[in-house]
Amino acid sequence: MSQTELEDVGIPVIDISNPSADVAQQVLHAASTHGFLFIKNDGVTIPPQDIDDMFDLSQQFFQSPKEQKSEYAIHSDKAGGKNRGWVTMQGEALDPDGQKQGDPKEAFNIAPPPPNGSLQPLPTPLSSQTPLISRFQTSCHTLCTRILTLLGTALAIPDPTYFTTRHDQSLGTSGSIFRLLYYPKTHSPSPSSTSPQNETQIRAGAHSDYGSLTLLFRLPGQPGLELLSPAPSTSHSPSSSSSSSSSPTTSSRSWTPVPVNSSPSTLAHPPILVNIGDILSFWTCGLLKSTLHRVTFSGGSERYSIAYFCHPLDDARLEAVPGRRVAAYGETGLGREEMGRQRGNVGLGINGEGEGDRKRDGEGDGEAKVLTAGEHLGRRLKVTYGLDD
Ligand SMILES: O=C(O)CCC(=O)C(=O)O
Ligand SMILES: [Fe+2]
Repeated sequence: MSQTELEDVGIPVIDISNPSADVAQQVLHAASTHGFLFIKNDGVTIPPQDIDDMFDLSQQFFQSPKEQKSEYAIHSDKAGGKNRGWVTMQGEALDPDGQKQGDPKEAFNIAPPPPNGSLQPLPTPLSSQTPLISRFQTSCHTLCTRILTLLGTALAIPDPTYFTTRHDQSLGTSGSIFRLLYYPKTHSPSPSSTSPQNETQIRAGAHSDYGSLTLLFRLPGQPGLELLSPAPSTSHSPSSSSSSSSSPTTSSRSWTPVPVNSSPSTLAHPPILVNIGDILSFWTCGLLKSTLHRVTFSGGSERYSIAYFCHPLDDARLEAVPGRRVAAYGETGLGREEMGRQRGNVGLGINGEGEGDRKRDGEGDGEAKVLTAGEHLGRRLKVTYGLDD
Protein backbone atom coordinates (compact mmCIF):
# COMPACT_ATOMS: atom_id res chain seq x y z
CA MET A 1 0.00 0.00 0.00
CA SER A 2 1.41 3.42 -0.86
CA GLN A 3 1.59 6.31 1.53
CA THR A 4 -1.33 8.13 -0.06
CA GLU A 5 -3.60 5.09 0.07
CA LEU A 6 -3.26 4.77 3.81
CA GLU A 7 -6.35 5.77 5.74
CA ASP A 8 -6.02 7.52 9.06
CA VAL A 9 -6.84 5.30 12.02
CA GLY A 10 -9.64 7.44 13.37
CA ILE A 11 -7.98 8.78 16.50
CA PRO A 12 -10.77 10.61 18.36
CA VAL A 13 -10.72 14.32 19.16
CA ILE A 14 -11.89 14.64 22.78
CA ASP A 15 -13.15 17.84 24.37
CA ILE A 16 -12.08 17.68 28.02
CA SER A 17 -13.38 21.12 29.01
CA ASN A 18 -16.15 19.35 30.95
CA PRO A 19 -14.24 16.52 32.66
CA SER A 20 -17.23 14.23 33.26
CA ALA A 21 -17.15 10.48 33.88
CA ASP A 22 -18.15 10.00 30.25
CA VAL A 23 -15.21 12.09 29.02
CA ALA A 24 -12.91 10.05 31.30
CA GLN A 25 -14.17 6.84 29.65
CA GLN A 26 -13.56 8.32 26.19
CA VAL A 27 -9.97 9.11 27.14
CA LEU A 28 -9.48 5.62 28.57
CA HIS A 29 -10.98 4.01 25.48
CA ALA A 30 -8.61 5.86 23.12
CA ALA A 31 -5.64 5.23 25.40
CA SER A 32 -6.36 1.51 25.59
CA THR A 33 -7.01 1.01 21.87
CA HIS A 34 -4.88 3.42 19.79
CA GLY A 35 -2.62 4.65 22.57
CA PHE A 36 -3.13 8.02 20.85
CA LEU A 37 -5.82 10.67 21.24
CA PHE A 38 -6.40 14.26 20.27
CA ILE A 39 -7.43 16.84 22.84
CA LYS A 40 -9.47 19.74 21.50
CA ASN A 41 -7.46 22.91 22.01
CA ASP A 42 -9.60 25.05 24.32
CA GLY A 43 -7.59 28.11 23.29
CA VAL A 44 -6.71 28.86 26.92
CA THR A 45 -4.68 26.07 28.52
CA ILE A 46 -2.01 26.19 25.81
CA PRO A 47 -2.81 29.37 23.87
CA PRO A 48 -2.51 28.95 20.08
CA GLN A 49 -0.44 32.16 20.01
CA ASP A 50 2.12 30.55 22.33
CA ILE A 51 2.24 27.50 20.04
CA ASP A 52 2.87 29.74 17.01
CA ASP A 53 5.50 31.72 18.92
CA MET A 54 7.26 28.53 20.04
CA PHE A 55 7.45 27.30 16.44
CA ASP A 56 8.86 30.68 15.32
CA LEU A 57 11.44 30.56 18.09
CA SER A 58 12.34 26.98 17.24
CA GLN A 59 12.90 27.90 13.59
CA GLN A 60 15.15 30.79 14.57
CA PHE A 61 17.12 28.56 16.89
CA PHE A 62 17.71 25.71 14.44
CA GLN A 63 18.76 28.22 11.73
CA SER A 64 21.40 29.71 14.05
CA PRO A 65 25.09 28.84 13.41
CA LYS A 66 26.12 25.29 14.18
CA GLU A 67 28.99 26.49 16.41
CA GLN A 68 26.50 28.36 18.57
CA LYS A 69 24.23 25.32 18.94
CA SER A 70 27.07 22.91 19.60
CA GLU A 71 28.29 24.94 22.57
CA TYR A 72 25.17 23.62 24.32
CA ALA A 73 25.61 19.98 23.23
CA ILE A 74 23.38 17.37 24.83
CA HIS A 75 24.57 16.15 28.28
CA SER A 76 27.24 18.89 28.43
CA ASP A 77 27.85 20.88 31.60
CA LYS A 78 27.16 24.06 29.69
CA ALA A 79 23.68 22.78 28.78
CA GLY A 80 22.92 21.86 32.38
CA GLY A 81 23.74 18.13 32.34
CA LYS A 82 22.21 14.82 31.31
CA ASN A 83 19.53 14.80 28.59
CA ARG A 84 19.61 18.59 28.24
CA GLY A 85 20.80 20.60 25.27
CA TRP A 86 21.31 20.22 21.55
CA VAL A 87 21.23 16.91 19.72
CA THR A 88 23.06 17.06 16.41
CA MET A 89 22.06 15.26 13.18
CA GLN A 90 22.23 11.50 13.71
CA GLY A 91 23.03 12.09 17.36
CA GLU A 92 20.19 9.87 18.52
CA ALA A 93 18.77 6.56 17.29
CA LEU A 94 15.19 5.94 18.37
CA ASP A 95 15.27 2.48 16.79
CA PRO A 96 18.87 1.31 17.26
CA ASP A 97 17.99 -2.25 16.15
CA GLY A 98 16.33 -1.14 12.92
CA GLN A 99 18.53 1.75 11.79
CA LYS A 100 22.04 1.78 10.44
CA GLN A 101 22.47 5.45 11.30
CA GLY A 102 20.95 7.79 13.84
CA ASP A 103 17.88 9.86 13.05
CA PRO A 104 18.40 12.64 10.47
CA LYS A 105 17.10 15.34 12.77
CA GLU A 106 18.21 17.91 15.33
CA ALA A 107 16.64 18.49 18.72
CA PHE A 108 16.97 20.71 21.75
CA ASN A 109 15.93 19.40 25.18
CA ILE A 110 14.85 21.69 27.99
CA ALA A 111 14.16 20.45 31.52
CA PRO A 112 11.19 21.82 33.50
CA PRO A 113 11.70 25.12 35.31
CA PRO A 114 12.66 24.21 38.90
CA PRO A 115 10.26 25.55 41.56
CA ASN A 116 11.44 29.10 42.31
CA GLY A 117 14.46 28.60 40.07
CA SER A 118 15.50 29.52 36.58
CA LEU A 119 15.69 27.45 33.42
CA GLN A 120 18.85 25.62 32.41
CA PRO A 121 21.42 27.73 30.51
CA LEU A 122 20.14 28.38 26.98
CA PRO A 123 21.77 29.65 23.78
CA THR A 124 20.41 32.57 21.78
CA PRO A 125 17.69 33.06 20.66
CA LEU A 126 16.13 30.69 23.24
CA SER A 127 17.73 32.62 26.11
CA SER A 128 15.78 35.75 25.21
CA GLN A 129 12.43 33.94 25.44
CA THR A 130 12.58 32.19 28.80
CA PRO A 131 9.15 33.47 29.96
CA LEU A 132 7.51 31.92 26.87
CA ILE A 133 9.42 28.64 27.27
CA SER A 134 8.62 28.33 30.99
CA ARG A 135 4.97 29.22 30.43
CA PHE A 136 4.69 26.69 27.61
CA GLN A 137 6.18 23.90 29.71
CA THR A 138 3.95 24.70 32.67
CA SER A 139 0.87 24.74 30.41
CA CYS A 140 1.82 21.38 28.94
CA HIS A 141 2.22 19.94 32.42
CA THR A 142 -1.18 21.32 33.45
CA LEU A 143 -2.80 19.60 30.48
CA CYS A 144 -1.00 16.33 31.27
CA THR A 145 -2.21 16.53 34.86
CA ARG A 146 -5.81 16.88 33.64
CA ILE A 147 -5.46 13.88 31.36
CA LEU A 148 -3.88 11.84 34.15
CA THR A 149 -6.78 12.75 36.45
CA LEU A 150 -9.28 11.59 33.82
CA LEU A 151 -7.38 8.33 33.39
CA GLY A 152 -7.27 7.79 37.15
CA THR A 153 -11.05 8.29 37.32
CA ALA A 154 -11.78 5.97 34.41
CA LEU A 155 -9.47 3.31 35.84
CA ALA A 156 -11.28 3.55 39.21
CA ILE A 157 -8.04 4.01 41.15
CA PRO A 158 -9.21 4.41 44.78
CA ASP A 159 -6.87 7.36 45.41
CA PRO A 160 -7.97 10.04 42.89
CA THR A 161 -4.58 11.75 43.22
CA TYR A 162 -2.56 8.59 42.57
CA PHE A 163 -1.17 9.77 39.22
CA THR A 164 -1.07 13.48 39.93
CA THR A 165 0.96 13.32 43.16
CA ARG A 166 3.47 11.17 41.28
CA HIS A 167 3.76 13.95 38.69
CA ASP A 168 3.82 16.88 41.12
CA GLN A 169 6.96 18.71 40.10
CA SER A 170 7.09 20.62 43.39
CA LEU A 171 7.76 17.31 45.20
CA GLY A 172 10.94 16.22 43.45
CA THR A 173 12.84 15.80 40.21
CA SER A 174 11.54 14.00 37.17
CA GLY A 175 12.63 13.10 33.66
CA SER A 176 10.03 15.39 32.06
CA ILE A 177 11.53 17.13 29.06
CA PHE A 178 10.39 19.76 26.62
CA ARG A 179 11.84 19.14 23.18
CA LEU A 180 12.11 21.20 20.01
CA LEU A 181 12.60 19.03 16.94
CA TYR A 182 13.87 19.90 13.47
CA TYR A 183 14.01 17.52 10.52
CA PRO A 184 16.06 19.27 7.81
CA LYS A 185 15.49 18.79 4.13
CA THR A 186 18.41 16.50 3.49
CA HIS A 187 17.57 14.21 0.62
CA SER A 188 14.32 13.00 -0.85
CA PRO A 189 13.37 9.39 -1.49
CA SER A 190 13.84 9.64 -5.25
CA PRO A 191 14.96 6.95 -7.70
CA SER A 192 18.43 8.51 -7.69
CA SER A 193 18.70 8.01 -3.94
CA THR A 194 21.16 5.37 -2.77
CA SER A 195 18.45 3.54 -0.81
CA PRO A 196 16.26 0.97 -2.51
CA GLN A 197 13.16 2.62 -3.93
CA ASN A 198 10.73 0.65 -1.82
CA GLU A 199 12.54 1.39 1.44
CA THR A 200 10.70 3.92 3.61
CA GLN A 201 12.85 6.94 4.38
CA ILE A 202 12.95 7.34 8.13
CA ARG A 203 13.31 10.64 9.96
CA ALA A 204 12.67 9.26 13.45
CA GLY A 205 12.98 5.52 13.95
CA ALA A 206 10.15 3.35 15.26
CA HIS A 207 9.88 3.71 19.01
CA SER A 208 7.51 4.02 21.91
CA ASP A 209 7.90 7.01 24.22
CA TYR A 210 9.62 6.46 27.54
CA GLY A 211 7.52 8.52 29.92
CA SER A 212 3.89 8.55 30.98
CA LEU A 213 2.29 10.91 28.43
CA THR A 214 3.60 12.86 25.44
CA LEU A 215 2.00 16.01 24.00
CA LEU A 216 2.95 16.61 20.38
CA PHE A 217 2.61 19.80 18.35
CA ARG A 218 3.04 19.74 14.59
CA LEU A 219 2.48 22.16 11.72
CA PRO A 220 -0.15 21.87 8.99
CA GLY A 221 1.48 20.84 5.71
CA GLN A 222 4.28 18.94 7.50
CA PRO A 223 3.12 15.30 7.63
CA GLY A 224 5.25 12.28 8.43
CA LEU A 225 4.12 10.90 11.79
CA GLU A 226 2.88 7.32 11.57
CA LEU A 227 1.73 4.83 14.17
CA LEU A 228 1.80 1.08 14.03
CA SER A 229 -1.79 -0.04 14.29
CA PRO A 230 -2.31 -2.44 17.18
CA ALA A 231 -2.47 -6.20 16.80
CA PRO A 232 -6.11 -7.28 16.94
CA SER A 233 -6.02 -10.41 19.05
CA THR A 234 -2.64 -11.66 20.18
CA SER A 235 0.08 -9.68 21.83
CA HIS A 236 2.85 -11.55 20.05
CA SER A 237 2.57 -9.88 16.70
CA PRO A 238 4.49 -8.99 14.64
CA SER A 239 7.47 -10.65 16.25
CA SER A 240 8.89 -11.56 19.57
CA SER A 241 12.43 -11.80 18.25
CA SER A 242 15.11 -9.18 18.49
CA SER A 243 14.55 -8.11 14.90
CA SER A 244 13.75 -4.52 14.06
CA SER A 245 10.53 -3.19 15.40
CA SER A 246 10.21 -1.05 12.31
CA SER A 247 9.19 -3.83 9.92
CA PRO A 248 5.77 -5.24 10.72
CA THR A 249 5.54 -8.69 9.24
CA THR A 250 1.81 -9.36 9.43
CA SER A 251 -0.97 -7.80 7.45
CA SER A 252 -2.83 -7.15 10.73
CA ARG A 253 -0.45 -4.32 11.63
CA SER A 254 0.42 -1.46 9.36
CA TRP A 255 1.95 1.99 9.51
CA THR A 256 -0.78 4.58 9.44
CA PRO A 257 -0.36 8.36 9.16
CA VAL A 258 -1.51 10.55 12.01
CA PRO A 259 -3.10 13.74 10.60
CA VAL A 260 -2.03 17.13 11.97
CA ASN A 261 -5.63 18.36 12.07
CA SER A 262 -8.18 15.62 11.56
CA SER A 263 -11.11 18.06 11.23
CA PRO A 264 -9.82 21.33 9.73
CA SER A 265 -13.35 22.39 8.81
CA THR A 266 -14.60 22.31 12.39
CA LEU A 267 -11.44 22.92 14.42
CA ALA A 268 -9.89 26.34 14.06
CA HIS A 269 -6.75 25.22 15.86
CA PRO A 270 -5.13 21.82 15.37
CA PRO A 271 -6.01 19.60 18.31
CA ILE A 272 -3.19 18.57 20.64
CA LEU A 273 -1.94 15.06 20.00
CA VAL A 274 -1.40 12.95 23.10
CA ASN A 275 0.17 9.54 23.25
CA ILE A 276 0.63 7.04 26.01
CA GLY A 277 4.23 6.25 26.96
CA ASP A 278 5.82 3.12 28.41
CA ILE A 279 5.31 4.10 32.02
CA LEU A 280 1.52 4.36 31.83
CA SER A 281 1.47 1.08 29.97
CA PHE A 282 3.64 -0.46 32.64
CA TRP A 283 1.52 0.95 35.48
CA THR A 284 -1.62 -0.56 33.90
CA CYS A 285 -0.19 -4.00 33.01
CA GLY A 286 -0.44 -3.10 29.32
CA LEU A 287 -4.09 -1.96 29.40
CA LEU A 288 -2.98 1.46 28.16
CA LYS A 289 -1.04 1.11 24.93
CA SER A 290 2.39 2.60 24.43
CA THR A 291 2.13 2.43 20.66
CA LEU A 292 5.09 2.29 18.32
CA HIS A 293 5.37 5.32 16.07
CA ARG A 294 7.90 6.86 13.70
CA VAL A 295 8.44 9.82 11.38
CA THR A 296 8.92 9.26 7.65
CA PHE A 297 9.92 11.67 4.93
CA SER A 298 6.51 12.14 3.27
CA GLY A 299 7.67 14.62 0.67
CA GLY A 300 11.02 15.45 2.14
CA SER A 301 10.66 19.14 2.90
CA GLU A 302 11.87 20.44 6.23
CA ARG A 303 9.70 19.70 9.23
CA TYR A 304 9.39 21.05 12.77
CA SER A 305 7.65 19.55 15.77
CA ILE A 306 7.53 20.22 19.49
CA ALA A 307 7.06 17.54 22.15
CA TYR A 308 6.46 17.61 25.87
CA PHE A 309 7.47 14.31 27.40
CA CYS A 310 5.76 14.04 30.76
CA HIS A 311 7.45 11.74 33.26
CA PRO A 312 6.61 10.83 36.86
CA LEU A 313 8.95 11.80 39.68
CA ASP A 314 12.19 9.85 39.52
CA ASP A 315 11.42 7.83 42.63
CA ALA A 316 7.95 6.69 41.49
CA ARG A 317 7.78 2.91 41.52
CA LEU A 318 6.65 1.24 38.31
CA GLU A 319 4.25 -1.31 39.74
CA ALA A 320 0.63 -2.04 38.84
CA VAL A 321 -1.68 0.74 40.01
CA PRO A 322 -4.39 -0.23 42.50
CA GLY A 323 -7.99 -0.54 41.37
CA ARG A 324 -10.37 -3.04 39.82
CA ARG A 325 -9.90 -2.04 36.17
CA VAL A 326 -6.18 -2.79 36.07
CA ALA A 327 -6.58 -5.84 38.32
CA ALA A 328 -9.23 -7.22 35.94
CA TYR A 329 -7.01 -6.58 32.93
CA GLY A 330 -4.10 -8.22 34.73
CA GLU A 331 -6.21 -11.40 34.94
CA THR A 332 -6.68 -11.57 31.18
CA GLY A 333 -4.25 -13.47 28.98
CA LEU A 334 -2.77 -10.26 27.60
CA GLY A 335 -2.42 -8.72 31.04
CA ARG A 336 -0.74 -11.85 32.43
CA GLU A 337 1.76 -11.90 29.58
CA GLU A 338 2.53 -8.26 30.15
CA MET A 339 2.98 -8.77 33.90
CA GLY A 340 5.25 -11.72 33.21
CA ARG A 341 7.43 -9.57 31.01
CA GLN A 342 7.47 -6.83 33.59
CA ARG A 343 8.48 -9.20 36.36
CA GLY A 344 11.47 -10.09 34.20
CA ASN A 345 12.10 -6.38 33.59
CA VAL A 346 11.57 -7.00 29.93
CA GLY A 347 9.26 -5.00 27.68
CA LEU A 348 7.64 -1.90 29.01
CA GLY A 349 4.37 -2.22 27.19
CA ILE A 350 5.60 -1.97 23.65
CA ASN A 351 2.56 -3.84 22.44
CA GLY A 352 3.73 -7.31 22.93
CA GLU A 353 7.30 -7.25 21.76
CA GLY A 354 9.84 -9.00 23.91
CA GLU A 355 13.50 -9.25 23.21
CA GLY A 356 13.67 -6.02 21.22
CA ASP A 357 12.31 -4.09 24.18
CA ARG A 358 14.87 -5.58 26.47
CA LYS A 359 17.54 -4.20 24.20
CA ARG A 360 15.88 -0.83 23.98
CA ASP A 361 15.59 -0.77 27.71
CA GLY A 362 19.34 -1.24 28.05
CA GLU A 363 18.81 -4.38 30.08
CA GLY A 364 20.06 -7.86 29.28
CA ASP A 365 18.71 -10.50 31.59
CA GLY A 366 17.22 -8.55 34.44
CA GLU A 367 16.10 -9.99 37.76
CA ALA A 368 12.62 -9.50 39.14
CA LYS A 369 12.75 -6.03 40.64
CA VAL A 370 10.43 -3.06 40.64
CA LEU A 371 12.06 -0.28 38.68
CA THR A 372 11.65 3.37 39.52
CA ALA A 373 10.78 5.88 36.83
CA GLY A 374 14.30 7.32 37.08
CA GLU A 375 15.94 3.91 36.61
CA HIS A 376 13.74 3.12 33.63
CA LEU A 377 14.57 6.44 31.96
CA GLY A 378 18.29 5.99 32.61
CA ARG A 379 18.20 2.66 30.79
CA ARG A 380 16.30 4.00 27.80
CA LEU A 381 18.57 7.03 27.41
CA LYS A 382 21.64 4.83 27.55
CA VAL A 383 20.46 2.89 24.51
CA THR A 384 19.08 5.88 22.60
CA TYR A 385 22.22 7.97 22.83
CA GLY A 386 24.68 5.07 22.95
CA LEU A 387 25.96 6.26 26.34
CA ASP A 388 28.55 4.45 28.41
CA ASP A 389 27.87 3.47 32.01
O1 LIG B 1 8.26 14.69 15.31
C1 LIG B 1 7.28 14.00 15.52
O2 LIG B 1 6.20 14.21 14.95
C2 LIG B 1 7.32 12.86 16.52
C3 LIG B 1 8.60 12.72 17.27
C4 LIG B 1 8.56 11.62 18.29
O3 LIG B 1 7.79 10.71 18.23
C5 LIG B 1 9.50 11.66 19.43
O4 LIG B 1 10.43 12.50 19.41
O5 LIG B 1 9.33 10.87 20.38
FE1 LIG C 1 7.80 9.58 20.09
